[in-house]
Amino acid sequence: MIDFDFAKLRRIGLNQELIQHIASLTSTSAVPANADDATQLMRIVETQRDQFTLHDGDSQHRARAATRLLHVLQAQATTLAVGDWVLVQQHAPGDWWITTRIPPFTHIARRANDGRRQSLASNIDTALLAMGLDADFNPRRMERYIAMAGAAGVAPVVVLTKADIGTNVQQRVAELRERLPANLPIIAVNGLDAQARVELAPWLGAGQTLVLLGSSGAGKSTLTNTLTCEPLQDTGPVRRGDGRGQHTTTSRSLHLCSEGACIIDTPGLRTWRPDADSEALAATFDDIEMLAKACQFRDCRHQGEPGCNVAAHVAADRLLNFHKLMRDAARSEQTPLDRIAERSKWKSLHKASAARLRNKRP
Ligand SMILES: Nc1nc2c(ncn2[C@@H]2O[C@H](COP(=O)(O)OP(=O)(O)OP(=O)(O)O)[C@@H](O)[C@H]2O)c(=O)[nH]1
Ligand SMILES: [Zn+2]
Repeated sequence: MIDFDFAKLRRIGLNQELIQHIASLTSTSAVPANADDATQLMRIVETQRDQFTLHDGDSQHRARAATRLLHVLQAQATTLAVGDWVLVQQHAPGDWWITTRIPPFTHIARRANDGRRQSLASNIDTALLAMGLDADFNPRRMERYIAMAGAAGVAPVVVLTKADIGTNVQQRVAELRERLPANLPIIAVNGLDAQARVELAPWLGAGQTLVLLGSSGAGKSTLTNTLTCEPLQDTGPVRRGDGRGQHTTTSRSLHLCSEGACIIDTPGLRTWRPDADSEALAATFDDIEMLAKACQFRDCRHQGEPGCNVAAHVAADRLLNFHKLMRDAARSEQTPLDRIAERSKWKSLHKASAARLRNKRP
């Protein structure tokens, strides 16, 4: 059994649930039971390509991952992420190596456009889904984010930023309340104001880990700074170096909140393709599934067929969004070979129709 100092590791998010999780794993091969004295439990607080910054509860260390571990992770089609708990050994003073990843109890990943899986964060209790009450406001996107957080087993909280400068604030908040599941917390904040710490207090207790997700400029780093009480993360509009205007976060990193929780800031998500099966994703649209079961037409696709039971009860926009999410999930489930086959099918169809057009021309 690895010994660890609970009080010390509590600062970086260790909780009873995790201790039990680790204990149950030492009886399997996932975590070595005979770890020697030199082995320590730490948490990844930042990743940069093949380098990791770890926190041991007192201080930070730079480390690399052992080749054997990289092979194991590759075979599982996953990578180390911010928030992962790892076992670490020191080979020489300052020369730290990650030997084992404690299998995370939650893990948020997405599919890149080339279909590869990209790890976003591990061991997350709450996802703060940030969206500005300005031009960023997009209920469809928020609905998909909620489904994806839920499919990863992470509790979503909608955080509407820029409540101080947004347009139609009351109306937009009301629109979301009407559209989203009734038990889902929706909090409107001014991310620059310390009052945000009071509004988010229920999720900020010690032993909790949160991740901020949302588009670039939504105010994730601003909120991180307010919750952590230390200006660690750069935010726009001041930007050093390239003079391209706004600062933008380029790596994921874990910070300690003044109220005890840990928070992971992430770069803006341009796209967040789901990395989950359709069933898990559909769970937040369970009303649609129920209605679909009661649809009188057996072969109905619930996509606008006249007389469809689903279309009669679900707002058209929400239904379109549901179908889009299911299509994205199906695409993520394709293998790279499937995708190549689909692309070449479209290419040849396109060529054929271009040829037909040419032949028609006088
Ligand atoms: N007035 C006001 N401005 C805000 C608020 N939240 C963020 N901003 C401003 O919006 C701009 C973008 O905020 P950031 O915190 O950098 O956005 P981000 O989500 O971290 O963006 P990326 O790092 O690119 O992903 C900055 O100029 C912030 O000062 C808010 O609640 N109220
Ligand atoms: Zn940021």
